[in-house]
Order: sequence, then C-alpha cells, then structure tokens
Amino acid sequence: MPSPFFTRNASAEKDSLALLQLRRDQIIPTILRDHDDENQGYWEGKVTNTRFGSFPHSTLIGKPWGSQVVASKVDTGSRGRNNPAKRKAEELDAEGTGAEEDKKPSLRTPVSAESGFLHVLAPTPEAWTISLPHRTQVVYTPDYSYILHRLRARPGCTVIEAGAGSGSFTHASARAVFNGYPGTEEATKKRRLGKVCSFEFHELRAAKVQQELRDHGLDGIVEATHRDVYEDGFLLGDPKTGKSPKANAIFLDLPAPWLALKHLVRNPPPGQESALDPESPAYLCTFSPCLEQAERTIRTMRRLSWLNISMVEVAQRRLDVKRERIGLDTEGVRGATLFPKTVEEAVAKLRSDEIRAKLIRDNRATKDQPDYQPIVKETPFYKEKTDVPLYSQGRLMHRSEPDLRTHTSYLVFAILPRAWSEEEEQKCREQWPSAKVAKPDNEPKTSKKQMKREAAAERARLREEQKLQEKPESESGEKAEEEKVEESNKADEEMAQEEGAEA
Ligand SMILES: C[S@@+](CC[C@H](N)C(=O)[O-])C[C@H]1O[C@@H](n2cnc3c(N)ncnc32)[C@H](O)[C@@H]1O
Repeated sequence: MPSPFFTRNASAEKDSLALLQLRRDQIIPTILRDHDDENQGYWEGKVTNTRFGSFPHSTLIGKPWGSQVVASKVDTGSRGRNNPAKRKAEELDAEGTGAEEDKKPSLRTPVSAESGFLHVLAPTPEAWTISLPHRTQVVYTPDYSYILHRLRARPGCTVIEAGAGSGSFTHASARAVFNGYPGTEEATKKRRLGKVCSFEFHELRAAKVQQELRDHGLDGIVEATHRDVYEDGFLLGDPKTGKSPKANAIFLDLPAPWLALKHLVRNPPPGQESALDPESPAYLCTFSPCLEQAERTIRTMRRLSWLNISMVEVAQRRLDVKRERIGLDTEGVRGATLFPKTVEEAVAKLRSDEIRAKLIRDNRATKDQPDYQPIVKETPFYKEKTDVPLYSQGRLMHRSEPDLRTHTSYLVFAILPRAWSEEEEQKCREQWPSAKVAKPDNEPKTSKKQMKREAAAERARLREEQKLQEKPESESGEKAEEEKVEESNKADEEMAQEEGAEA
C-alpha cells in the first residue's frame, strides 16, 4: 500500500489515514472507515466525536483534502454504546430481518448540526507530530527539521534512529529519505532507496510503532526493531551476525547516548559488520535534555574519533503577526479593542454619554420613544469613510508566542569520516596522479632568488638560440662570442630590474 504521507489522491479515501483539524494546534488522527468496525452502535456508521460535534466518516470520505465539514446530529445516547441489545424495538425493525441485513445494518444519512465544523487534512509528518498519540516525549518539528538538515538526510539515505518512542521523528525521517517503494520498478540497482532503521527498547512502544507504520504504509521504508541498543547495537536481524544497515546518518534520542556509541565504529569486533556505510561519512546527532549528558556524549565521541563536534540548542519562537485596531468605530470587529483612539474621540464619547444619561434621567431614552438615538454612532468619527479594506486597517503588530511546543534540546552533532585504507590511497594516486613533480628529499631546496636567476638565464639562452638560427652560418665565431657576452649582461640587467621592483 502506498503511504498517504508520500503519495496521495486529491481526496480523503476510505481505509486511509486522515487528520481532522479542529483548531490550529488541535488535530485528531483517524483511519476513515465506511462501517463501524468497533461496533459503537451509531446508526451513521463510524463516528469521530469532538468538542465541536460528531462527525460520521461517511461525511468525510471522498471530500477533497482541506475541505471544511460541518458536524452531524448522531444518535449517541438512546441505544447505549456497545450494547445493541438496548436498541428500541422499532429501530431494530427498521434495520430489517434478513440474515444479510442483520450482519450489515443500513446506515442512516447524517443530518447536519450547528455545533461546529472541522477541516479534513492530508497526513504530513508535521501534522502527525501535533496529533500523534503520545507514548513518550516527542521530537517536535522545529527540532527535527534542523536535525535532518544537519544530518544531510536526503532521498536514498539510510538513517538509524533510536529510540523510536512515539514515532514523531520516524515519520519525518522517512519522508526525508524516501526514494521509491521497495519491490517496484524504481528499486533498480543504481538507485538507492532510502530507509529508516528504527530501534526501540520498550516492548509495547515497539509493537505500537510497528502497527502504526503498517497502517501508514511505511513498513517497507521503516524497519522498526525491538532492541536495547546499548547492549545489542544497530545490526539488522541478529545483533551479532546480522546485516549492516549501512547508515549514512544516525539520530540518538536516548537517555544515555554515549552508551550506544561503541556500536557506531568503522572497525567493529572481528566477525561483525560495521553498522555504518563504508563509502560515505557518517553524520550523527544526539538529543539530550541537559548539558551534563551532552558533555558526556562529547567526551565519548572524541575518544571514538568523531570529528567536527558541535552543540546547538534550538530555542524556537513563533511570531504571531496581526493587525491591531483600536477605536470606538471597531464595535463588532473581531480582535479589535473597543477604546477611544484619540483625545477627541474620548471627549466626544464622554459628551454623548452625558447627553444619553440626561435623556435617561428624563425618561426619554428608550427604543420605543422618538427621542431615542444611538448617540455615539452619530458623532463625526463614525461617519468617516475610508477606502482602506478592513483587513489592512490598523497597526501591523508582531508578538512572539513563548508557548511553542518543544522541550529543552541540546543537540550534539559530529561526523565520522569514511573508512580509508592505504590500498585505497594508492589506488587513488594511480587513478588520479598528482601534476606536482615530487623531488627527492635529499635535494637542496632552491630559493626564490635562485629560481628567478635560472629563469632569466633560460630566457637569455632561448633568445640566443633564436638569433643563431636567423644568422648565416658564415659569420665569424668572434662576433658570436661578443653577442654571447652581451646577452649575458642583458640577463643580469633583467634580473637586477626584477629585484629592484621587488624591493
Ligand atoms: C524520548 S523517547 C524518543 C522519542 C522519539 N524520538 C519521537 O520523536 O517520538 C526515548 C525512547 O528511547 C527508548 N529507549 C531508551 N533506552 C533505550 C535503549 N537502550 N535502546 C532502545 N531504545 C531505548 C525509550 O523506550 C523511549 O521510547
């Protein structure tokens, strides 16, 4: 089954995951079903109940992603849930008496209610992080987006993750490395399919995450293993003789990451494979809630030859940008402050209140009497007309929201260079020989001055050769000797000039 996280249709389909968004940060995940498999006793089939009303799945299936769906009136009380015996006689009669009908009662068409609405959203790792059932503390989007960027996680990579916990990072990393489904045409030899090898020590959590991955169509991309990685490391299958995942990136969200580092080496004990990809550097990130843990991890990383070690704390703030409107003319405007914006407005309001109080005293200010006037609304600033549309009126403000969901995270990053042997170095030198001519070690070093002198002499020699070629062979040797001296003087002069310029 293709995963709705990677490949999805334009609308919500039955038997696939949909995220029901109630408010900005409130999302309920559900598998859409056209029948009530838990037999909760609703006439409308499977129903998701929320604070904004009840939503039978028949009203959600087939809706384009992002649609707004209103709540429905459902029969929640009269039959009693999970107890079909309590149904009223006429309801059972209405269901029919045939054997086939008894098995599958006909569903009622839902009637819309005024209790509220929700939006049907397609699954994404970000929305899943907000909505997932929490079994542990989770890694939130601000952290995992930065971590995956620093780990160079890209299509075709293999990522090791421990522990899987609630599966928040698992989903995000699966999307980052996805490069096609195994067993399809895309899985050719040249193209490396991305993979996440996830390890979890807690048996129940491991089973839950495995079930979730199956429900989300991710079981071919993520391999979740129940394992204590401190003891048994990261090989797939048997902890000692298993296959190497050949990982390019590792994320350790463990209470003691330093205990797992001994299994992430290039040269493991004899008879065992390294869990790392021998043909690429390994990028590592550990997530710790306190500095002492981060320091301990760094000490172990140094001992095991990890390089480029750095620590980062992600302190994310969300900026809330909105328009602030103040004034007595903002009555009924959502989010506006109904307060005088100028001294004139305040004075006018006081005056109108005084007049109104006087009318009340004289018993003339009731709606039925002709003297009644909504006085404030008659004042001049109410009548001011403006061409500025409502959405861009007021002052543009931004405030940071301190309550962004995250938890203290000291992220330690490091790189382990790829494996490199003497033979590989030699092979490389043969394949791409260096253009630089290596001089024997015992040869005296030539100074810069000497090199310049040699170059000037070489130029003089070339000039001389050129002249000799141009002259007839009959010319006397005496003249040639004179010219030789002249050339030599010229070369000396050139040299002196160059040295002078340098000085
Ligand atoms: C903070 S949670 C991980 C949350 C996860 N990264 C997420 O985003 O949902 C830490 C998990 O590590 C697991 N764990 C602790 N020690 C472990 C070990 N030695 N081997 C494997 N998993 C371990 C715990 O059971 C726990 O579920």
